[in-house]
Amino acid sequence: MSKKIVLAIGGNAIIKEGQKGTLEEQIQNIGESSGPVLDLIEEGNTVVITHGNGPQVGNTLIKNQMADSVVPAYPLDVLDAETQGNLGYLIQQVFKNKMVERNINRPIATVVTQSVVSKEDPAFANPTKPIGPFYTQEELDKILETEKISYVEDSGRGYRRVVASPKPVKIVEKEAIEALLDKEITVITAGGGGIPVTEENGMLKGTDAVIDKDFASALLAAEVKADYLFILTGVEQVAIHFGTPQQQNLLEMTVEEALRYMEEGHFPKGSMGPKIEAAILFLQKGGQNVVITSIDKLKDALEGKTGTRVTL
Ligand SMILES: Nc1ncnc2c1ncn2[C@@H]1O[C@H](COP(=O)(O)OP(=O)(O)O)[C@@H](O)[C@H]1O
Ligand SMILES: NC(=O)OP(=O)(O)O
Repeated sequence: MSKKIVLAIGGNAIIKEGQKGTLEEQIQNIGESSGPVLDLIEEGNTVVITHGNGPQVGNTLIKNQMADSVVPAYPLDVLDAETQGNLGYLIQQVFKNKMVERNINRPIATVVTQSVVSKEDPAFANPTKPIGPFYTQEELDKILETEKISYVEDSGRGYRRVVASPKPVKIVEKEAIEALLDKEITVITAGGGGIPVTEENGMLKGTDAVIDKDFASALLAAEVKADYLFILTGVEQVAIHFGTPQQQNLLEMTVEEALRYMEEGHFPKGSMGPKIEAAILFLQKGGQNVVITSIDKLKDALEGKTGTRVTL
């Protein structure tokens, strides 16, 4: 039977570790990721694609800063919008071409999406969202000589700049997205977690931050009553003692176990932590099925053979 499936794809799946993020690399990576998603579309499921923008929005910020003396730099909300347009374009073009090759006749479109955040969100005072390239200690030291940035060591992959990442509380374009889904259109939405905006007396205003796409995806998935939320990332399964000789991959964990592991420090704030919290959010908002896995394992994870399923 046809299902409504939200697929949250990490920005690090589109620019992979060690890559500079050239256009060719991103097109290639999207193409390589597309197969399992197209299988779901071909089987008649209604698919929502959300995507990260951490590497891309950080790179766009660097370009803006470097060119600021010639062309005025934009704040992060506008850069988030740029990455939604840029990545949405690439995803919908690559997918459309693959659909032509595979003779799948389903429309696909990108929705520029705003996510409302609270002005009072404590995240504004405590940046946690890694964006842009990974730096070695030497590269970081060089940057810090001229610029005061907040940074974090990101899961053994190097240092990254961090920015504020408030929680999304409302998806502004929800009704438009639902209208597209009702017509069985594959929708690319909430890119980069949505463009962060605050709302006052019904008026929206952009704010300088990068939302975590996993939270926005969980919120959206709950609001559109998705049957499944798949959080797709660089690992097949969530682990405890990740990256150590004691690493233990998990096929299933309850919310209670997840909270305990989080407390014990198994899920870092800038990487796996938000995915776990997002999975819990989806369940608490009435969602039934949420799995964290890698895109190449999507089919096996749908059949319960791999991935990490979080349950109430
Ligand atoms: N406990 C853990 N289990 C599995 N992966 C982990 C864990 N802790 C950190 N990670 C790392 O976090 C990464 C996912 O975070 P990140 O790359 O920031 O996400 P995204 O795919 O959304 O860009 C994984 O690929 C893995 O390298
Ligand atoms: N905005 C966001 O969550 O991006 P990543 O998935 O690339 O970290």
